[in-house]
Amino acid sequence: MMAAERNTNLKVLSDIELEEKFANQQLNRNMLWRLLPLLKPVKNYILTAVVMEIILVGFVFLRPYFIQQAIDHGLLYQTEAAAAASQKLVIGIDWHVIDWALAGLAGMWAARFVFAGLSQYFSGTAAIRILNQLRVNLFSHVQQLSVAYFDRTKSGRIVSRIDRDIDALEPLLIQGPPEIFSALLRFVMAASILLWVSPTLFYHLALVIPLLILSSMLFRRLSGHHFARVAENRARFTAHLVETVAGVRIIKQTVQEDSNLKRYRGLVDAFIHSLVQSNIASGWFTHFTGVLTILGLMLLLVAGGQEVTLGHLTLGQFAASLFYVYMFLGPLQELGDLVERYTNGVASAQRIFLLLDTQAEVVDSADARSLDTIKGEVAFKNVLFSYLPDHSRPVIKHLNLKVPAGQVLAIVGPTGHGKSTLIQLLTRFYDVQQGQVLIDGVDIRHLTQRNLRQHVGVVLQDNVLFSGTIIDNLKLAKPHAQQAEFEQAAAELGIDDLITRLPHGYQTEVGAMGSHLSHGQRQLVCLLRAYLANPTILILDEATSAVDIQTERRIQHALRRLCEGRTAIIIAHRLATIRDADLIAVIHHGELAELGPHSQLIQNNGKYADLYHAYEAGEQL
Ligand SMILES: Nc1ncnc2c1ncn2[C@@H]1O[C@H](COP(=O)(O)OP(=O)(O)OP(=O)(O)O)[C@@H](O)[C@H]1O
Repeated sequence: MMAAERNTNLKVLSDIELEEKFANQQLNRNMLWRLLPLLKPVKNYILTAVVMEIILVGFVFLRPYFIQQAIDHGLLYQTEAAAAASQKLVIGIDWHVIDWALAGLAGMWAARFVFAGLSQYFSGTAAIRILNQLRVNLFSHVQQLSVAYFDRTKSGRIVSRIDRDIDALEPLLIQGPPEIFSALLRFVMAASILLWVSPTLFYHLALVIPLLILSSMLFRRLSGHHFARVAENRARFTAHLVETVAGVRIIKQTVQEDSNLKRYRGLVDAFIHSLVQSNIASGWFTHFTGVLTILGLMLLLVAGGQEVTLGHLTLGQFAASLFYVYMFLGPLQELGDLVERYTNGVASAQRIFLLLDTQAEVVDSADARSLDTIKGEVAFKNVLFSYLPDHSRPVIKHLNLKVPAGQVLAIVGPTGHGKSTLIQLLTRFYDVQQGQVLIDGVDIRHLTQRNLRQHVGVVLQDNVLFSGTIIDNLKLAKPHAQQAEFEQAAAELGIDDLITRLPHGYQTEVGAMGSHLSHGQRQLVCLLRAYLANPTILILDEATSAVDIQTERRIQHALRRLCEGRTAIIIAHRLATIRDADLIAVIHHGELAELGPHSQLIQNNGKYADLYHAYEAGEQL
């Protein structure tokens, strides 16, 4: 029920609205229970770290024992009778006991050093394993999400979650359990020993506990909301940074550096403001626990002094009690840090689960199947589609269009009228709201997305190459092919000389997003990649940017070769290049306005003829 509610909310609210909502609300206590299963794979490491902490605590408790032994037995006092007559006086030293106590203390310190190192090693290893696993899980989940999610979520917000929010979990998830356990153990042991040694001291100290519980509850109330807001504001400026890096050329071209910097500064200021607010709300707690510790010590000195004077405690027991009190109050002081860590980690966990809970909108149906081969007939049947969640203002309106297998269809129409949207529907980046998209008569929702995208290849305008060599990029289409196969394919497309002329031929590094190659070179490598993938249906979003006439010819030649023997759908911007297409579809306001070959549409003297004449006139200018 809860999961269902969560998912309904996710559908209705945008990512940013949801984060705002979370940033403004109290933290969800259940978050900790959702985090615990993550520890399962490393539970042995954490348990070992906990055991190390128990041993360390044991050593800590040996310290007052050695000191008490040194004082009560290492120092020689007057006889009982003399002590009864006057004050108890030290009259000598038993070096044997003192040496033994000092050796015990030194051995204990050495052992603590070793065990503290081991504890760090085990919790550190657990941290690396579990957080990296979480990173991989998030990454894999992000890859599965539908395109619509990326439409509404800034990439920097996702980066911030996989990076910063996971880091923020480390102190909570990994160092947290052994440290909390150790603090609790020290607290309970010190309290029990104090109660045993001197109930009066214990009762005096217990007075500070209610104050501490009340103050930590208040702290969580005050600071939880602030930590969430800090995390949210950090995500905002990270998102802006990522967008700036991606769009740096546009920013430079449009001379927007100053205003962009102003925006960034505004976001950083908002972050700092929330950080200051958060520090104001949470800074008092550590100091407050410090004051409580001093209060506890004062109570001890008053009550303890009285107990020694009354002869209820030996001097050694009193000195040892000072350590127990320290061990009793120490964990309370650490609590400030632990509660802060917990609250901060839960705020990040909430953001991580928000991402993990986001469901892909386009999913494979339970009975989705895979077709080994297809003929390549494509049909849009009464398709209605809107990008808006309430399905208002449709971009495609009851569109019917059929492309027989092996034919070339060119889609033309004014800008923003729905041409690219048709392609997004055919590749199932979005699902139609009404009607069907069919391949060989099969509704594409009945195919697995993987199978569909194996049969439908796409070469987009903004051709993307990944960092790596040309070969690395070609291997995306054909992972097991050897260089000779790539060379042969390039020769078939007539672009082999172009690649071999590059500084390192097929081993040339293409740079981030292919930035080391020219626009034309990038396009040709993408065409080669599509050729190697050998899809039955090929979609080409024709590039609008101008290339030199020679490259243009090469691209046209490669395109013709690429389209041979497959169904091709070309979104055409330069109408001269599509005159030979078997069919031309004119899309107008999301509807099919005209369909037919070039000559017929020119004869009809309708919308296509208008577009074509306008295009010709533009070319002649
Ligand atoms: N991801 C999206 N979210 C919301 N609206 C969108 C999205 N993508 C496109 N649109 C809108 O849908 C309409 C059709 O866009 P589409 O990209 O299909 O047009 P187009 O005909 O391919 O244009 P162009 O020739 O300029 O590429 C436009 O009004 C556009 O603003």
